[in-house]
Amino acid sequence: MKREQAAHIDELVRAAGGHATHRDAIIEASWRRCVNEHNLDPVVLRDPCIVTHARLREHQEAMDEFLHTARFGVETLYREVAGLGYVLLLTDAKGITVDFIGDPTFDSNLMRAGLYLGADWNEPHAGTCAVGTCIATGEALVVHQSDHFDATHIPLTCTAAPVFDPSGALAAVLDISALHSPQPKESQYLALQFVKSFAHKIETAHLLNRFRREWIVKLAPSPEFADVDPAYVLAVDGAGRILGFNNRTRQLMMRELDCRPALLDGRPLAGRLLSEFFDLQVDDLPRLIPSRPASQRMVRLAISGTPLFAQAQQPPARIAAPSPVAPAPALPKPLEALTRGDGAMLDVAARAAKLVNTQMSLLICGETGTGKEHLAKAIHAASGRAGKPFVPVNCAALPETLIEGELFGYEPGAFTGAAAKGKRGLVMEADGGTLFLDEIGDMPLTLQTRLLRVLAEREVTPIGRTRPVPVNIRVIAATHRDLIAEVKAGRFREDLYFRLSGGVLTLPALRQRADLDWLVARFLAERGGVLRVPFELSGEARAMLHAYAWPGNIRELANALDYACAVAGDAVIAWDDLPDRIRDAAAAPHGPSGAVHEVAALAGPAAPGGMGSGAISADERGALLALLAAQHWNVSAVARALGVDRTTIHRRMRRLHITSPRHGGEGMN
Ligand SMILES: Nc1ncnc2c1ncn2[C@@H]1O[C@H](COP(=O)(O)OP(=O)(O)OP(=O)(O)O)[C@@H](O)[C@H]1O
Repeated sequence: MKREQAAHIDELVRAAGGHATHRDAIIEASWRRCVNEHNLDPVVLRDPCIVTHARLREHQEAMDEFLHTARFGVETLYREVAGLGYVLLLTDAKGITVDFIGDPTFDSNLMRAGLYLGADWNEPHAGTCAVGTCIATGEALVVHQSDHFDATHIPLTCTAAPVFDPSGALAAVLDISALHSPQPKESQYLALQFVKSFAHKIETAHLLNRFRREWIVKLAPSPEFADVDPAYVLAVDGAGRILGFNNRTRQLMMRELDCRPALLDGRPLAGRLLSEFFDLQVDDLPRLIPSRPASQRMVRLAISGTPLFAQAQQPPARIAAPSPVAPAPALPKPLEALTRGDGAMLDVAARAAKLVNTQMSLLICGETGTGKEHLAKAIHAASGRAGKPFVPVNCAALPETLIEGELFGYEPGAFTGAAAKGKRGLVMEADGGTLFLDEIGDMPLTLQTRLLRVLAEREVTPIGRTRPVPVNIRVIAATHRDLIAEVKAGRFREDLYFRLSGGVLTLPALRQRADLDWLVARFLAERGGVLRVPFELSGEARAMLHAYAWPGNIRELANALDYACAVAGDAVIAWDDLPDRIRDAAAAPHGPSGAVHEVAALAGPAAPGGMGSGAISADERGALLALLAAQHWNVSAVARALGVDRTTIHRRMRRLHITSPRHGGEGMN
């Protein structure tokens, strides 16, 4: 043990024995807590406590939204102080360091001192320290050198300020620390102001982000600062209730209540009316918008009468619907090629066109095979990212044990069985381009949390690394599931749903689309080009395709036409060239398409086996009889309805032993 450490322990022991110290009151009180409440022995030197990677992640995930909002403030503060030798820590309300920025050259020294990601700085473990004592008191403070309780920490100087959430609860602690510093504690007072000021900025950014759809009221003691640097910020709903506030506003409101103790009735501040604290009703807020000079925007505190100058920010208006006469803007080619004339698809393409170059994550919904990946590729191709990779990931197909490494990558030797060279991960592969997360509804909950971080921070932490790597990706996710139902059932994270669903595009099922003929023509032209056959559909085959329900949507259509082109004897695809399931569905008595399919099947040429082999099915005969009766036994009309030649109908009638009543037949029996 060094001499200074021994002297420090001496002082602690004397203080514990009741001797006065020359320390600030907040430090002396903390020392007493350490001995009397936390049972810390001044003589014991403790190593810093760094939580496991998994626990760190749990702490980070619990405050994901906050970390995202705080990041800019944290980075800006670090840039300001890095040159002075400080590192920056952001801890949660339990004292775990959830964000950290420091000079990597000093990594091992910083880690030894506990200035690192995952370090636990709560007072009951770490003793008097800036973070722990800030948590215990709710006050910003400097814990300088031998102010620390634990003699291991006495080389450090640490300055911390609390960051409160919009309801006034402690959300985080912002801390700057240095391994070396001048001896006088006063050398850190400017740092204290700096940290307090950034804590205030982070708190306000969090408040504004959380309540961006509500009235925001900003107040300052002087008109000159009302619009520039308002000290007090609060969010108010349309009924004039206070929804949230920054800490300075909380203190201001508490002071008002102190002036009139009768109002201190134990109700929380959030939820009280604006008019309880200010001579202001919600209807007055529009006159406080910044187009009026700040000097005319004076409001008074309701109890003390103190004047303040306000600025009210209106909730954003709903985006007006485009005028019906405005011509529709031209679609980018890849999106234009998605449909020809289907209203729902045109709608999807037009909305996708507006979103192609935004940072927003998109969610594509639709039944299996409706073209979700096809649409995602079209959006990528239409965007500024077109030259960069489009990386598809099927979240349902990757085993849960592999998906984390596959997605986020890993360092060499990160776990048993890891590739020796490590892995970049699919997220990094998509850098600059688009990451397509198919079947996102099947992603395990633990990975949903990690993905949320990637989306929030735009950075990825490969397994085995502590430092995240920035990544520039556009995420498009797809699902055939009802994600809102999944959220309600607790299988999908609500915050991830909100982050992914910046723009939701829902594809229609093929059976609902009006452009089936166009799709068929496209597929036939493609296959015809390869096989050098000008394929076309016979009338009955077309009728069957129209009547079929297409549970597998466009994928099933493409496969059905592949099959039909392969088995067709010539360029005309007949009904019996179609796959069995389409013909079977057409023949089913209560199938999705009813009698027309049955008749369409009947109208076709003799099928090999089954209907065409001479065996007569009751459905087949009944369906044709019904159609003939409906057309008053006009064979030409039935042929026209089915798009076939009338001789085909006569041939069918003969095979099914149907004779027209005009010729003495039994008709409908
Ligand atoms: N508009 C389209 N034009 C031409 N082909 C399309 C179109 N939409 C989809 N396809 C084709 O249909 C098939 C299925 O499309 P895709 O894989 O995009 O569907 P999906 O909805 O993502 O399916 P799943 O839900 O099973 O993942 C693919 O072969 C695709 O090329």
